[in-house]
Amino acid sequence: MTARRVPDGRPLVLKFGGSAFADLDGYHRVARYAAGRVAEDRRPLVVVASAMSGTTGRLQQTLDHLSEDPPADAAAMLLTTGETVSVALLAAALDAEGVTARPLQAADTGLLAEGPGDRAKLVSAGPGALAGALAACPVAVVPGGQAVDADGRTVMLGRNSSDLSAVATAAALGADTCELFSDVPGVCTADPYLVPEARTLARISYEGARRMSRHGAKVVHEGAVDWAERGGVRLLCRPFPWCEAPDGGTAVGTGPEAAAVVVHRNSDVWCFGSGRERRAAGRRLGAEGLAVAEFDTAGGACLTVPAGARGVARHLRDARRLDDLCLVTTLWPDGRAEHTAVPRPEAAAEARRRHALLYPDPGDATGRAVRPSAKARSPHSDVLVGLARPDRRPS
Ligand SMILES: Nc1ncnc2c1ncn2[C@@H]1O[C@H](COP(=O)(O)OP(=O)(O)O)[C@@H](O)[C@H]1O
Ligand SMILES: N[C@@H](CC(=O)OP(=O)(O)O)C(=O)O
Repeated sequence: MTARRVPDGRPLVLKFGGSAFADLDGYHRVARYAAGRVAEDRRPLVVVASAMSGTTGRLQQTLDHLSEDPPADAAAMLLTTGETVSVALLAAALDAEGVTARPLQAADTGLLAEGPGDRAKLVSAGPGALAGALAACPVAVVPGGQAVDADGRTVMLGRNSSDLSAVATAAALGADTCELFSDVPGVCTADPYLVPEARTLARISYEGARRMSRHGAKVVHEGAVDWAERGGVRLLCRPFPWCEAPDGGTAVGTGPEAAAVVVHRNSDVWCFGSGRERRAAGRRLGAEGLAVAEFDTAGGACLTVPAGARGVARHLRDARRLDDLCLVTTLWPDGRAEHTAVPRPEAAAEARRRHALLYPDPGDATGRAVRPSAKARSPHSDVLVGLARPDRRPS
């Protein structure tokens, strides 16, 4: 048996989003980078891995094909497989780099959650088996978005929750910083895939990041921001180290709030007969752990619901889905959130128009404008289940 000891030095916690694994070589790239950080920083390293891009969305679609209202525990079991695959592949890639890594499972993470198994709420974070793993190996690989419930069953912390795993793990291990790597230069004034003029914010307050996230910006998970603030963890949103301009990034929790434009790309718009009905449905959806945004249009009282979320139909019986509409929200510097619903194909153009209102002078950019190429899905994202019919559900 390996003797357990708490490793020397505060661990580093790095999280890699699904687009790091857009192809299999992504696992080698992350492994090489992690090996370099171990050598350079001489600190134990925790790498939190997301499912390769496209996987969780495909699994969710597959489930939808089989059942209109799948059970939460079955959904959790299926949707967490993407991260399990990533952890195993990354541990293998690290081994190929000559680095011994311990691939961890949900039960090892020390993360405890309650509520519906596919969008469970994180209630506590402890070091779990991590301290022991880091005493034995220089690197531990943790599945993003996974936790266990009181019965020890694996649950999922909801979509896009790898950030939350990373921050909660950092807090539990006493790490002062958590680095979230993704395919954008940092937190920007709009999604740079839609608004090429978007600026990268060097700094943003916790509340600023939370506000963007709450209004539907995927860049950093709202719960992760809360957990970082409570645990005193500095959050660094960084571009992948192998990007053209790997420097920079955004320090979350150190700056002001920011004016920004948010496009609710992965949400459906539902319209109700009255504001009262909309509010009641919004409350019920919120109680189920779903992020909803309520807004009014000339056509009626509307709200957005994450596309493809399990079990929403029963709360939306009296509502109409407006398939063609997409919500664009402008977050003004004075704290106002202004909503505009536009036909889906016009969302990017509307976001650019709105962004130009917030940042009329291209010369006063606080960061550099970025023009990422179109987002790719991993060709291996159907490694678990191949699906013939792609649709526009979130990936
Ligand atoms: N304001 C914003 N700034 C930066 N990225 C944003 C913003 N709003 C949305 N995004 C999206 O967030 C994505 C990064 O989030 P992350 O969870 O790391 O992604 P992935 O799962 O693709 O690795 C970007 O690819 C971008 O499309
Ligand atoms: N399984 C998660 C993975 C996640 O959080 O991904 P990312 O960090 O790439 O957004 C999801 O797509 O819901």
